[in-house]
Amino acid sequence: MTTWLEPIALYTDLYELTMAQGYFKEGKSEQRATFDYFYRSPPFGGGYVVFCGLATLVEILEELRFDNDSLEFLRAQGFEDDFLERLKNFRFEAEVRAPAEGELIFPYAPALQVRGTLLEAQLVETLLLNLLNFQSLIATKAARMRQVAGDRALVDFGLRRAHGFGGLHASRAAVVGGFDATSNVLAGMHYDIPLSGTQAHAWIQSFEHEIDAFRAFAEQYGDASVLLVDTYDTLKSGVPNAITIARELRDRGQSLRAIRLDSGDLAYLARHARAMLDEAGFPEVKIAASNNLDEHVIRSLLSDQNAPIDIFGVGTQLVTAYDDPALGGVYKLATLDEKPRIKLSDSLRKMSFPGNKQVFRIRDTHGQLYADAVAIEGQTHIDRIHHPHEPHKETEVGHLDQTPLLKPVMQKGRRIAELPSAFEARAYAREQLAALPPEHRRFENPHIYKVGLSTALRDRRDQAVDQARERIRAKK
Ligand SMILES: Nc1ncnc2c1ncn2[C@@H]1O[C@H](COP(=O)(O)OP(=O)(O)OP(=O)(O)O)[C@@H](O)[C@H]1O
Ligand SMILES: O=P(O)(O)OC[C@H]1O[C@H](OP(=O)(O)OP(=O)(O)O)[C@H](O)[C@@H]1O
Ligand SMILES: O=C(O)c1cccnc1
Repeated sequence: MTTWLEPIALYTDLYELTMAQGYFKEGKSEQRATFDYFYRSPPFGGGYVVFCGLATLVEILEELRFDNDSLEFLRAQGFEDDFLERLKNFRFEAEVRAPAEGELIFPYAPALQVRGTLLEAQLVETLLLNLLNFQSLIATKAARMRQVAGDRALVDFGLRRAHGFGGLHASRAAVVGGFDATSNVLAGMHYDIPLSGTQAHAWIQSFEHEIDAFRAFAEQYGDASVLLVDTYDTLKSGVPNAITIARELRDRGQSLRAIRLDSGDLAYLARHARAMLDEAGFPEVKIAASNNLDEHVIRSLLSDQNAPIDIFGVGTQLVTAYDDPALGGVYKLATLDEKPRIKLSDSLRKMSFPGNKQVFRIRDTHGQLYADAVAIEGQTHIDRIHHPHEPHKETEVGHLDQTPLLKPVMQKGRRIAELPSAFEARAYAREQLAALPPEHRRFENPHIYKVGLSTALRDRRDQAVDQARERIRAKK
């Protein structure tokens, strides 16, 4: 852990600590609680979210401590001695259940549960939301780019445009969503991501002539060289000079790896550059493109315009999730003291599902994802799912394959198995996306994936709503 985020226990909203002290004073802090993490609406107008950030969360939860500096700071904010004494001995000892990173998650189905004391489960809310919402958002954006890029290389160039230090986690999430490499050196070291890079316009500008800049770079970096060809005139100067360097490299038994286009009409330039490279006898030299790319531009370049681009460098749009910059995942109390709790709301959509639950992923007879059933814990097979907000919509699922999604990840505050690496999570996400029918994957008005309640959970929810309303009426 790097020093700028320490003490990490204070990387939270004040109200978590205010409530924690309150629970402590009320004698409630050691009651058993379950919180659910879920989101309500997929970003980018899409149909899914790639679950990401679990490994980062687990690593931090295992080490979560209030050290002397944090306790002194909290004392200065007015927190009281007896509570600070409790925090001094604080260790996260709860159970965490979740799917593997890279799993596809859908609206309203709990994607993670924390089961522990009310104090510990409440205290981690902000940290958990901060990590899971951001990484899942960026992994989802990356997955959309992977969807349209086929097997072409996707390289994350985003660090300079990222929201501060979030750039570190963005690079990790980009890989989980399907990226191949990053320019972010620290992310490469922390997460074992292959590094990739070319050179900036400054390098070219720092020489009298473009060809001198290319030659100097190629002499130092040989086979690894990618030359930026758009500083002066892409087709009249950049590409011809790159071809000269490719010849010089070939004479030395080496090969130019690629050229990079970074402005103008990328399809037009790629087509002409490809023809020039081929004609000069360099069909193996690849074409990389960058400049504010997103999934729509990449799709247009490849599908509509057939642009011969092999490598895409993507920055701003990826790491800032430019068109939908926050995932609204929430964390809601579902059970206290083994009793179901519900959050009422004027809107049925904002009500939570009470009690301890399991989510079943239901596949059709071809193994494709079909629906998710949110069930009461202990249910082993679901016959029918009910639309969470439209009482008359239901679907029979009893004949279909069902697997539980929430599996123990931490017990007594420790991970119970090694967590998958970013690249393992990427492979898993790829498998899941391949099993998601195209109608849920498409960008325009995707078909909504069914998430329903088991009959037992629906009944429990309705009962809890009636009881809560009864309590409100009785008080009036
Ligand atoms: N053939 C194409 N089809 C669709 N979009 C493209 C194509 N070529 C480039 N773009 C995209 O168009 C956007 C703007 O390109 P523009 O021509 O303004 O770039 P530019 O001239 O390099 O400007 P700047 O140098 O300020 O970045 C970029 O997001 C780029 O990715
Ligand atoms: O466009 P993005 O998707 O955000 O990708 C990152 C951008 O960062 C660089 O430009 P910048 O102008 O910062 O530096 P340069 O001199 O290397 O072009 C690079 O050339 C890309 O265009
Ligand atoms: O290596 C590159 O070409 C690169 C890295 C970061 C941002 N833009 C480009």
